Amino acid sequence: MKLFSTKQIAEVDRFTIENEPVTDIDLMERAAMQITTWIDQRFSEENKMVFFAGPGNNGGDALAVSRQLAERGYRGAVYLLDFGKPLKGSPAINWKRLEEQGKVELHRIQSIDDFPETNPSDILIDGLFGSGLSRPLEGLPASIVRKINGLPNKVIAIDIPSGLMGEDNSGNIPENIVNAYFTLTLQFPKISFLFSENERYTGSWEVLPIGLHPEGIAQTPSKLFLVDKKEVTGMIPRRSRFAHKGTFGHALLIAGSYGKMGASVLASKACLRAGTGLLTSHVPRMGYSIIQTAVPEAMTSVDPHDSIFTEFPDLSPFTAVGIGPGIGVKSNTRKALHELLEKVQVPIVFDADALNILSENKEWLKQLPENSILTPHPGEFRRLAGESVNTWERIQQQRQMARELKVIIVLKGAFTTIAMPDGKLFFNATGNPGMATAGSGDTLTGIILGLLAQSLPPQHAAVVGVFLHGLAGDLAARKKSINALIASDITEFLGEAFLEMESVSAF
Ligand SMILES: NC(=O)C1=CN([C@@H]2O[C@H](COP(=O)(O)OP(=O)(O)OC[C@H]3O[C@@H](n4cnc5c(N)ncnc54)[C@H](OP(=O)(O)O)[C@@H]3O)[C@@H](O)[C@H]2O)[C@@H](O)CC1
Ligand SMILES: Nc1ncnc2c1ncn2[C@@H]1O[C@H](COP(=O)(O)OP(=O)(O)O)[C@@H](O)[C@H]1O
Ligand SMILES: [K+]
Repeated sequence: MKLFSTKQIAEVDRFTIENEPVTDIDLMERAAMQITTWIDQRFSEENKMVFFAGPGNNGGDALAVSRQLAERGYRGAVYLLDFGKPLKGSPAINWKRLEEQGKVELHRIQSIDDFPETNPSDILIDGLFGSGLSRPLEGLPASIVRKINGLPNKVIAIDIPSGLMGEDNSGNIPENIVNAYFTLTLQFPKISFLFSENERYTGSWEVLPIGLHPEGIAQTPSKLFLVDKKEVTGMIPRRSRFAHKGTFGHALLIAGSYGKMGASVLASKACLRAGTGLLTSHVPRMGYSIIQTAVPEAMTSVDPHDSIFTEFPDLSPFTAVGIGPGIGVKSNTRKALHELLEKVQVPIVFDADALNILSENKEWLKQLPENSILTPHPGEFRRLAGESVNTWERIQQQRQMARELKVIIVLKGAFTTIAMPDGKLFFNATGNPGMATAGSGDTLTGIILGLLAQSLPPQHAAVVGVFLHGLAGDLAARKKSINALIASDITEFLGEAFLEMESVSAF
């Protein structure tokens, strides 16, 4: 699914109005009805609804919702931000409709002294500013926002918490942004909602469809996407009835060292569960019996060194290589990694210590084979790409690096972002905080490697791998709880994740 900037959303709004066709006021009524229904399903008439309406269409939405809720028996009060200019267009029509209805108290805020007294049980609805915000809030609107944030009441934001920009908030004023309990956003998630630092403003959020025109959506270009299940399903290869294990490739995993053999075990199991035909796990000598016992399905290649990786096997049998979890950064390991960089001809995924070694030898980055997959967490990414002030800036760094090096960068987090060499960026929404646990990154490396080995194009392997990893984590959390989730659970539930994708041929 495409993600749009707030400017682009306004274009799709306009396209819908012209081509559906639907009048501006009817589209607003439709949006408002979605919000009204959502609120009515979760609250009762005992809660008074207190609306803060701004001068634009976001305020117009608030006015329409207040009227619709009043029709359903809710008590309501509207506080209109009044800069001394008359309302125009649909907001003006909605103000008039409220006056005619006569069920909602109507007030104006011309100075902060007009800010209302509220009861803690009142629900505050924030319709001050939405996607038309053009600069950080200051003056009267900022004072209203600070007052709202100082109250104990639940705040529901319409479309966007007022004061928050849809994309880049680098120059914004944090205390002048509404801290919502819940945000009801129209048709598309806004890009800034996907950044961890903005959760304090959005609270939980939900997308409410308002029927924007599919053609308008299709013809508005975007390089940003939210990974969706249907697309992922189409990327998972179906297995022929006549398949044999040679059909699904042979993965080489280089992981583990003394004290970190768990990384090898976790990644190996995940790789096998992702469907590789064959797996060879390359481990230091001391790891031999560990891996043979823990993962009998894997073949083992034994390093001449007792406790670290120093030499990789003949690469000719392998269809994909994964390297990094738990290998450490000792000098022999660094040398072997560099040699691998020069020799490898098949798709490859770099994780953890492999990335740390690359960070210390940045000139090697230019040698990365085209379409290599790098899977840093934010700390590893910082070491690779340098500091950034916020997520927006970090994803610009990520996109630029992916373009320059012609590689795929999977930046892990709550909404993992996947940057492609052509500038596209995918946000993944599966996964949960239970996955913030030791070794869950190792399972992701294993899954991506398993998919690469089966000849999924690297861009697909990255997207499918990240989506399935998160989905398996979500399914595991339902059975095991978010708190008790451990990395092996993710692998254990990978099968259920595949089943949910309904992609394996039931021939
Ligand atoms: N279009 C549609 O069909 C649909 C739209 N919908 C709804 O409309 C919302 C977008 O509406 P919108 O474009 O009118 O913008 P909105 O956020 O209300 O504010 C703009 C006003 O604020 C002003 N302003 C801006 N920044 C400011 C600041 N820092 N401080 C002070 N003033 C500031 C700005 O003035 P200016 O920048 O010109 O000075 C202008 O007057 C969207 O979020 C959704 O809720 C839905 O109903 C579905 C259909
Ligand atoms: N709050 C969260 N929501 C969704 N996914 C998460 C969350 N926290 C962590 N994850 C996922 O868990 C994995 C953690 O990887 P990583 O930090 O490398 O862990 P480790 O180094 O312990 O293996 C990543 O895939 C990340 O996207
Ligand atoms: K708002």
